Amino acid sequence: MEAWLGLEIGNSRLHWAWFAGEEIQETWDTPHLSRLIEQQLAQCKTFADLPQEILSPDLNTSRLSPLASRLLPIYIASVVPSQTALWQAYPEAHVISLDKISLSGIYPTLGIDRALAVLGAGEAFGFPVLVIDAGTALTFTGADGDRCLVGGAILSGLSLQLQSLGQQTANLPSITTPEILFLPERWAMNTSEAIQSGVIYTLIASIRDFVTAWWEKFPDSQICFKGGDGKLLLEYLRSLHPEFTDRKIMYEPNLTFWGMRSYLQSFQ
Ligand SMILES: Nc1ncnc2c1ncn2[C@@H]1O[C@H](COP(=O)(O)OP(=O)(O)O)[C@@H](O)[C@H]1O
Ligand SMILES: CC(C)(COP(=O)(O)O)[C@@H](O)C(=O)NCCC(=O)O
Ligand SMILES: [K+]
Repeated sequence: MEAWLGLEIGNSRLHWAWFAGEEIQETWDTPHLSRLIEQQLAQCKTFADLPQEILSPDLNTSRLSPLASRLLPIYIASVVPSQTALWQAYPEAHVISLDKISLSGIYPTLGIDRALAVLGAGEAFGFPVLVIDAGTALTFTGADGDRCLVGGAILSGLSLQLQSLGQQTANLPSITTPEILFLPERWAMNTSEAIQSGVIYTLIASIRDFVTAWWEKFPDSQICFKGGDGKLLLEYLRSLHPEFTDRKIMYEPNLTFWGMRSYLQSFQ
């Protein structure tokens, strides 16, 4: 089975998957790369020449050692052009573009991450399907039973909402998501919890509204969360609205990588 890497470049960080053929072996996240690394990428002849920055400290690198003497192809789905540009120099970089994705009704500026995630979710669970990506931005992306894009919506993600309140006001602190340890009191009695309440209860209400509207259109459709805040938001959605617990709604972090796999299969 041939080894390859999937790289999803989001606005906050890089998401990696190491595949052996069609099977994901490991996934990890790393920060965006600095421009200083461009030269090193251009000169890569084997996997071992890749910058250490692209490996996670938790990664069991001994499992990767059989790959060290080869140059692995990297399939890239990016929504950050400056980060994509760094990889142009890497001899085995393949940037995935929207025109070869097997979904119809796509508009030209749709994010490739959204297209691949909805494709991956649909291939795994069937179409119609709705993906809720809780990343830097929070996006809803739906496709119908004919693999045709229904459309979606984009709003600021959890961290971005918290950060922008902190940055654009004089008296509000910037709260980070690791500080959110539990569902806040709705009627908060201190500033930090008031911000958390405002952002979280309105995010959950918006998500609930989109989910309900989707199921009115496609009652039996699977709904999948992904993204850095996906697990937390689904947990809060379920704890506030237990009726969603038994419905077809789940968290699956690898949807974009599944979409990449299906994209590659379409060329075989
Ligand atoms: N180490 C981390 N770095 C950045 N964001 C993180 C991290 N761990 C959790 N997150 C959460 O993930 C969200 C970003 O989601 P992610 O899917 O990584 O974004 P993107 O794909 O847009 O880069 C942030 O809102 C943050 O709350
Ligand atoms: C909406 C996004 C910014 C989400 O990116 P992310 O939060 O995952 O980094 C990205 O999918 C994008 O740049 N989309 C282009 C516009 C569109 O999808 O309509
Ligand atoms: K994303």
